[in-house]
Amino acid sequence: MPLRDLTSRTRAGDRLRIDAPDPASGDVVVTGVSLDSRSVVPGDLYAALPGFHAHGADFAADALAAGAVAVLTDPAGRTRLRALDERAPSASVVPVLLADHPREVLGEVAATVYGHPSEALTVLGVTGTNGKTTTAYLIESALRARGQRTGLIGTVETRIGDERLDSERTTPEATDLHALLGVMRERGIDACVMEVSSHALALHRVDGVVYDVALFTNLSQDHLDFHATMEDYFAAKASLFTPARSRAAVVCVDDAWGARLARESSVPTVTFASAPARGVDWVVDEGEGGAFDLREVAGARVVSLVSHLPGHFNIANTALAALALLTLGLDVTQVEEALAVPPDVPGRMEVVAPGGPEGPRCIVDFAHTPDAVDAALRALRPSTRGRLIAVLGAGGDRDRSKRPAMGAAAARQADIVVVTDDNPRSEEPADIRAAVVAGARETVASGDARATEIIDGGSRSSAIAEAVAIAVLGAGSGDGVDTVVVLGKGHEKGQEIHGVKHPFDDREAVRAALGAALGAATSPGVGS
Ligand SMILES: CC(=O)N[C@H]1[C@@H](OP(=O)(O)OP(=O)(O)OC[C@H]2O[C@@H](n3ccc(=O)[nH]c3=O)[C@H](O)[C@@H]2O)O[C@H](CO)[C@@H](O)[C@@H]1O[C@H](C)C(=O)N[C@@H](C)C(=O)N[C@H](CCC(=O)O)C(=O)O
Ligand SMILES: Nc1ncnc2c1ncn2[C@@H]1O[C@H](COP(=O)(O)OP(=O)(O)OP(=O)(O)O)[C@@H](O)[C@H]1O
Ligand SMILES: N[C@H](CCC[C@H](N)C(=O)O)C(=O)O
Ligand SMILES: [Mg+2]
Repeated sequence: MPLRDLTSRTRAGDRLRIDAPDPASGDVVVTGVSLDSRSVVPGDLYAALPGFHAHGADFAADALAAGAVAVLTDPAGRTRLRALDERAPSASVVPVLLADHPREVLGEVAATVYGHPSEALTVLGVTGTNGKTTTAYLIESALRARGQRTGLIGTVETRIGDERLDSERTTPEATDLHALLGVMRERGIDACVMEVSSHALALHRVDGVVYDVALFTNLSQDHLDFHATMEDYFAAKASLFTPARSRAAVVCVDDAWGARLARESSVPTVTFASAPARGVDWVVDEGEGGAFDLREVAGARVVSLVSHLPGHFNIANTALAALALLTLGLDVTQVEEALAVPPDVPGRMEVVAPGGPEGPRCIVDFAHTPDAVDAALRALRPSTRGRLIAVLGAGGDRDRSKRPAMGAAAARQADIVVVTDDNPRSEEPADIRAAVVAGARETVASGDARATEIIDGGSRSSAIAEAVAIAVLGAGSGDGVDTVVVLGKGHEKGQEIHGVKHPFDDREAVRAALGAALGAATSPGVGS
């Protein structure tokens, strides 16, 4: 169900009234807020925002026809509305609220219309380049294990108790966010865990929410199409760690950005590091098989935990979740018990085939930054007896500079790299693949790589088929079963090529490829 179909039914939105321009009519009662004319329902305030491509005021006629009762816009929008008045005089009867930068007031306006629902819930916000989804699921699963009614807002899905909706983006616009929190409040949700993207912080999508706990995972290259520099990207993330946006924070200081954030945070902040480091509050002592202790440096507390997901980085994600729960007031035993329940995180290190005598191990993961590609492949190396075969591409219409760096990271860590399409969006797929291949080949040529073979595998289904076939054919000839890891799309159910979204699921593609390759390998006549 589209989000707006659900949120437009909330009774929460009745808190804002505007004195009507025509004194003969009653107050204008605003019952909802929308910034997209296509999702306006009667009673909405339509936020006509200046965008990167268009001005929302150009769609005001549609919004009014759909029942918008007021408009929020900027001076340029008002000029456009006046032009509209001349063409459609009915437009002049709705009140127009003016702000120089309407996005900056929209969060507060939406919070007001829906009655500040975030104040009725415990709200946690996770930010960072990688690990937001995983950490949010860990916390949500732990709170549910404690018997709480939970909400989840993030890349994969939006959940209100047991109801699931597809997410349109990682962090919804303020209009949808406050409406969603209003629905959660109506349904008796206790706590909502959400991902807070840097786009959301820069575009004021979470204004009007003060998080009980803000969490930081890490920062590395991504989104340099949207943020001019890494410094700007950091500043967007850092704005979450201020009293206007959060009451307390947990920060992983494994990278220098985290250490800096901990110094600059202006809310009470707990820090941890995966290895002993100066001045941290908690430190990780790693054991065997994902078990680890989280030890308080200046105190006596020790939290004994297991990371249910592979990879050193998932120990960091689990530690972050544990410290957020402690910050919420749970005691050590409660945290240990709540995080002992294995979470179900779709498309993150998801095992599609476990590997064994019957075929290769196949894994689907959402790594789509250089750092995540590196981390995901490193995580799989110790448990890979044969070759580590990576399938990856890079998204179109997004940060171009990360493409060669992703290829380089794959070439450093994998034995065979099969480059393919991710979501090319409006770009030419072969051009994106060429940039990834170039980064990989350059790294091989420099001697700074492990991969001996870099293949341009073409379309995603043929690249997956090729990688799986290599692993199936190689079975028995090397040191053991190969691992095929398909990176970049994780839980995604579609692939956008030349602007058209086609159904595509890496997990299904892997199963199909395995079926075909194993069938071919066992059918009579093969190899004869
Ligand atoms: C860069 C960015 O975030 N852009 C967002 C921005 O788009 P824009 O300014 O280009 O919008 P525009 O096309 O110029 O339109 C101007 C206004 O007219 C409105 N409009 C437009 C057409 C129409 O028929 N009717 C109408 O009302 C639009 O809703 C908009 O408010 O405002 C739009 C309205 O809400 C957003 O949909 C859009 O997100 C786009 C789709 C997007 O792809 N965002 C991505 C990059 C994003 O936010 N990603 C992060 C993920 C990060 C992570 O996980 O690491 C996320 O949080 O999902
Ligand atoms: N703490 C971490 N450090 C480095 N890499 C990580 C970490 N956690 C997860 N990853 C890698 O990054 C990928 C994406 O993880 P996840 O979906 O949890 O991140 P995210 O921050 O929500 O990403 P997005 O911004 O795209 O929604 C994983 O599939 C994994 O390969
Ligand atoms: N939240 C991420 C998703 C990227 C997923 C990847 N499959 C791609 O299309 O680039 C982003 O907006 O950058
Ligand atoms: Mg995410």
